[in-house]
Amino acid sequence: MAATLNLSGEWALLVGGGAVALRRARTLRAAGLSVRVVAPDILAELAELASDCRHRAFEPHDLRGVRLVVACTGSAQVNDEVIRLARAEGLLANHSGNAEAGNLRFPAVVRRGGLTVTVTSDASLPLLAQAASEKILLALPDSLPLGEWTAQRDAALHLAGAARQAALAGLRRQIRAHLDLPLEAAQ
Ligand SMILES: C[C@@]1(CC(=O)O)c2cc3[nH]c(cc4nc(cc5[nH]c(cc(n2)[C@H]1CCC(=O)O)[C@@](C)(CC(=O)O)[C@@H]5CCC(=O)O)C(CC(=O)O)=C4CCC(=O)O)c(CCC(=O)O)c3CC(=O)O
Ligand SMILES: NC(=O)C1=CN([C@@H]2O[C@H](COP(=O)(O)OP(=O)(O)OC[C@H]3O[C@@H](n4cnc5c(N)ncnc54)[C@H](O)[C@@H]3O)[C@@H](O)[C@H]2O)C=CC1
Repeated sequence: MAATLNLSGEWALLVGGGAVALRRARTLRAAGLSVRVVAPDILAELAELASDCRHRAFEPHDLRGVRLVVACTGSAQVNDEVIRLARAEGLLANHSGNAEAGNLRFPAVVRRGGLTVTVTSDASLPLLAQAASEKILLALPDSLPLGEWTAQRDAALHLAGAARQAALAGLRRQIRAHLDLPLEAAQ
């Protein structure tokens, strides 16, 4: 299921301190989470992003107080065990080496001007997801009059009944025309 999570203010645990952990730390920090890292070797850049660094192997009590866990060590056995414990605690859990083991996956993400494009290949080909997200961004117009459109939407939502429907239909037509789409959505 694709969804957007609001976990701002929560803690995340990264088990592993390499390149994948660094990528996840950036994503999690940008979403407002505090990050705890546990690993014998932690990249310096990652340590800077973390609020709590534990320079040793994972121990089960590292899970205390966190809402989300990423298992991204170089050891499949350690990752499996972290995910098993995290899921038993009802936490959101991402297994970097075996998507099926966790209950959370990370898509490819690109952002521009108020839009976030996320693409998943359902974990089958991350490089395709990454390339497709860039392609979708390129297919969008350079500038979108977002302020104008949201103002029109706000005005429409203050109307009732047929007037509201007509105002929203007009806005829908404008947006679709701006994106070079046919005026009616394909079924
Ligand atoms: C399930 C998922 C993870 C999740 O949810 O955690 C996953 C899983 C795995 N990735 C693997 C490999 C690589 N992944 C990348 C890159 C990215 N991987 C990303 C997402 C996801 N990767 C999720 C599914 C997304 C979807 O649905 O399509 C991107 C899009 C977003 C991000 O990671 O932020 C990011 C773009 C980077 C960017 O934007 O910069 C590269 C290239 C590189 O590193 O440069 C390689 C090496 C090349 C190759 O092997 O393809 C392996 C094998 C590991 C092993 O060898 O053991 C697994 C394990 C498996 O396949 O199960
Ligand atoms: N999801 C994705 O996009 C990708 C996932 N992967 C997966 O992620 C894993 C990690 O990849 P990298 O970051 O490149 O690996 P890496 O080798 O750079 O880092 C491994 C980290 O695990 C730590 N570690 C080892 N044993 C540990 C333990 N018992 N407890 C805590 N930490 C421990 C090490 O200290 C090191 O910091 C890979 O093994 C692979 O399965 C790899 C590439 C992309």
